[in-house]
Amino acid sequence: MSLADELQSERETSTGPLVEVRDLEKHFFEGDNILDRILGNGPVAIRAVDGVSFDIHKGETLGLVGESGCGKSTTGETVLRLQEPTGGTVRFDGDSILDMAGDDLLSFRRNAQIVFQDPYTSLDPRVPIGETVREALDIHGVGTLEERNDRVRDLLERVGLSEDQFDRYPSEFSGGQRQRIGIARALALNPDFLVLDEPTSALDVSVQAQILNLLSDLQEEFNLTYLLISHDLSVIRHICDRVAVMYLGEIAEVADVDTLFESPKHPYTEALLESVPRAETAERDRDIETLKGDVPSPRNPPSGCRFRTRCPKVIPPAETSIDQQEYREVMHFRELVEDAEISIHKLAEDAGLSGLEDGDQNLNSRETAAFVEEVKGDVLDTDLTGPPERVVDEAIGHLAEADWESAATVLRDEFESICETDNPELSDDSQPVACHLYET
Ligand SMILES: Nc1ncnc2c1ncn2[C@@H]1O[C@H](COP(=O)(O)OP(=O)(O)OP(=O)(O)O)[C@@H](O)[C@H]1O
Repeated sequence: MSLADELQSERETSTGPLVEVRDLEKHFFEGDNILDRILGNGPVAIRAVDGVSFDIHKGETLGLVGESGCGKSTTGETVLRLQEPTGGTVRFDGDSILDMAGDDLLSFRRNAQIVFQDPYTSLDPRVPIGETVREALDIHGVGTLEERNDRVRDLLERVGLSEDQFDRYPSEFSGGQRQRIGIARALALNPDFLVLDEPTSALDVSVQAQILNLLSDLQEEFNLTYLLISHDLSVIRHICDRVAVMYLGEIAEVADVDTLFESPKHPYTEALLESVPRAETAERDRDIETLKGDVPSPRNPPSGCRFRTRCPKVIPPAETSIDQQEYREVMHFRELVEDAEISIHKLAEDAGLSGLEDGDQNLNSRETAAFVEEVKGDVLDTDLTGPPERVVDEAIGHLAEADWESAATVLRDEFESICETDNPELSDDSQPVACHLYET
């Protein structure tokens, strides 16, 4: 029996999903040191992964996509228990990996491996690549040295290198070849499951497709299950069966790959798709709404729906008659008021008034009207009408008295959205989505 058969024959698998993730949390804590405790400062949670659930079925590739900082790598590493979760469960072939110890944990570590993004830093430059690929076999004490070396030579061939490159050093290989070495290393113990963390993003575009094709071939050959982490939608489309879209520590949407690209539901998914550069000129010229600004900090995520601060489809209160463009401007105005980021003094001066900053001046109605118009002209691009305009005017009237709190309250009472107050749950249907637009 070959070493590969020996490694394979140790397994019995069940019929359910290979990986089941439920409410997974990984919070990092900052400021949890002695000085902070003496000063009475509690630790601040960085909610890198904040209640994530998904399944990965045997033989499939689940993509995990989202912008940088959304928590993809932390999810991948926590699923492999390379990082300990702070909440939730992960089951591998039915067994909770968090309860594993001893031989069970050892067996899980053999079955679940990772391929890292950067083939340059993940290989030791002083070690011949054959020894690097063999390392996991050595650690787990599998077979004789001769058998282990044979397996490494075989793996080198299977990933598109040649067995006589066993004694070469990483510096003698190109980026694509080094990633092939990283893949051979991950396959050494004949695992069932691989986390592929941005496996092609450090490579030239010309070799990216070769590595993705290799991963597809190996998946078929070895019946592998993949979690593919990428911020690049073209990589996701090339190789994935299903996709989970992640935003700021949460899952926004899960769908089959074709459905996701053809009928995305979540405004974040739509925005991600829109931000992909277009090949066709007609498409390129389209007036598209792309993602603006950065992902907010997981130290202090927005209330309600986490995407709402960048969302083009925030839901206005039912009783407020306002279009989306106007609503977005008013929401921006609200943020400025709540953060006291409007220069009252300067705008008053621009309106021909003075001494307004500390609010101790009583303005007559003409002066108040001039100030209101000046502020609206500065912060709003569109002309409001009806009740929304009256509320905004009233709020600016409070600003003229430097009463930021009343201004914020008036605006909140009129314009507060369900997207601010309630965090939407991932729906339980064929295309799960976490967005109030799809709640009935
Ligand atoms: N060890 C850590 N300590 C504190 N914060 C961390 C730690 N690791 C990650 N984070 C933070 O958690 C958040 C999620 O990071 P993560 O690397 O998982 O995101 P990502 O989606 O994989 O992004 P990228 O593609 O840039 O790696 C980020 O804000 C990051 O700064």
